[in-house]
Amino acid sequence: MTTAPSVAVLGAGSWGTALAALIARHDHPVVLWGRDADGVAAIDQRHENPRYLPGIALPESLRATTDLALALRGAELVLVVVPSHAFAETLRLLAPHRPSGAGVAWATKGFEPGSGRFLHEVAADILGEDVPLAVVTGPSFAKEVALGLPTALTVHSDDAAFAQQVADVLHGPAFRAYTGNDMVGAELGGAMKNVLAVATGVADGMQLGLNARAGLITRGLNEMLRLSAAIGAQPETLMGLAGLGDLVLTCTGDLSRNRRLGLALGRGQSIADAVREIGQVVESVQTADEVMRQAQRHGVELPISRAVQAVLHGELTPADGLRQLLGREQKAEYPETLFR
Ligand SMILES: NC(=O)C1=CN([C@@H]2O[C@H](COP(=O)(O)OP(=O)(O)OC[C@H]3O[C@@H](n4cnc5c(N)ncnc54)[C@H](OP(=O)(O)O)[C@@H]3O)[C@@H](O)[C@H]2O)C=CC1
Ligand SMILES: O=C(CO)COP(=O)(O)O
Repeated sequence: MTTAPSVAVLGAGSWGTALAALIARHDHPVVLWGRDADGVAAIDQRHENPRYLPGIALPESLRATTDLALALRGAELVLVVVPSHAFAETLRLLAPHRPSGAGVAWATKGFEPGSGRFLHEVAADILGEDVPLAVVTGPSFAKEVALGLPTALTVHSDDAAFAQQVADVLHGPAFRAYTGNDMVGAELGGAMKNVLAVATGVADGMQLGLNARAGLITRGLNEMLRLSAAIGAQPETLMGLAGLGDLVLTCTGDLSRNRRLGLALGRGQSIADAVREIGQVVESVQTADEVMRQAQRHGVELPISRAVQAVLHGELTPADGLRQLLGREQKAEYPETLFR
């Protein structure tokens, strides 16, 4: 009989806490590491994360600590769930304490800010090529996972055995974990949907109607497919949970922080006020620049993502961004072949 692997989850925000709780409910030994002593104490002793998941009961078996070495002691699997701006820093902290043999997965969405590197490139650079790596992504609001509501996501890795190990830990009665081998496509989908969610949020904030929302989601998917084809990802990944699935969730669900940023901008609020009110990480603010950096590198035009970037930088008002998109030339829906 195999024993349940011990898991260290790094990052005690909404998603790290929800995933650690899920894993604990599946009877795996799990320790959650966070940097905020009060938040960690509340999780460890009161079984609640009052700042990020208020009012949701966490399993009593879930342990939390601010001591990274302690969290990683004996871990057979590490799951990193910090925002993308803290990803490299967290990997550098974890590297000296990682038990040999423990693979590293992450549920962070975005690129390395500034360099635009994919997170698997950052991880391989810091941890070395021999450490098994995996990305966990898909349509999954932390609050719903913490409440035990049904969810499906996907785990992509170049190492099929490691993808399976991560999926086995996550998979359970109300949680379906699929596997795949396309880390680039999985990371691209998770990053781009955050930018596209701002666009649909802006449209909804301006009360442009349901047709506009559906048009933006579909043309947003087209942007994902075109950039992923240029980068060499598998189109199926973008048509699946990591792409379309997460795009639909984030563009339509008001639990999305990126959509809520767009809604606020569309209603005329400033970015600074909106981000302050949301009070949690809003990845699109940095990811829009990195998506456009990738697009330029690969010579791909992404009008919706570019408009979001311009609005986030205050170069265009939401109304001007919309006018620019509507004023584009008429053309074929698929001028180039993507699927053959
Ligand atoms: N929430 C969700 O539904 C989902 C989120 N994700 C992704 O997961 C990632 C994490 O997001 P999420 O948990 O939602 O974010 P939250 O805003 O809920 O929490 C962020 C957490 O990261 C911590 N943190 C910030 N900077 C650092 C740092 N330098 N070192 C260590 N910890 C740090 C914060 O600590 P402190 O409180 O001390 O600032 C906090 O615990 C993002 O990339 C997001 O896109 C993916 C799927 C679903
Ligand atoms: O990634 C998410 C759902 O899959 C969460 O989206 P937000 O970061 O926009 O809240």
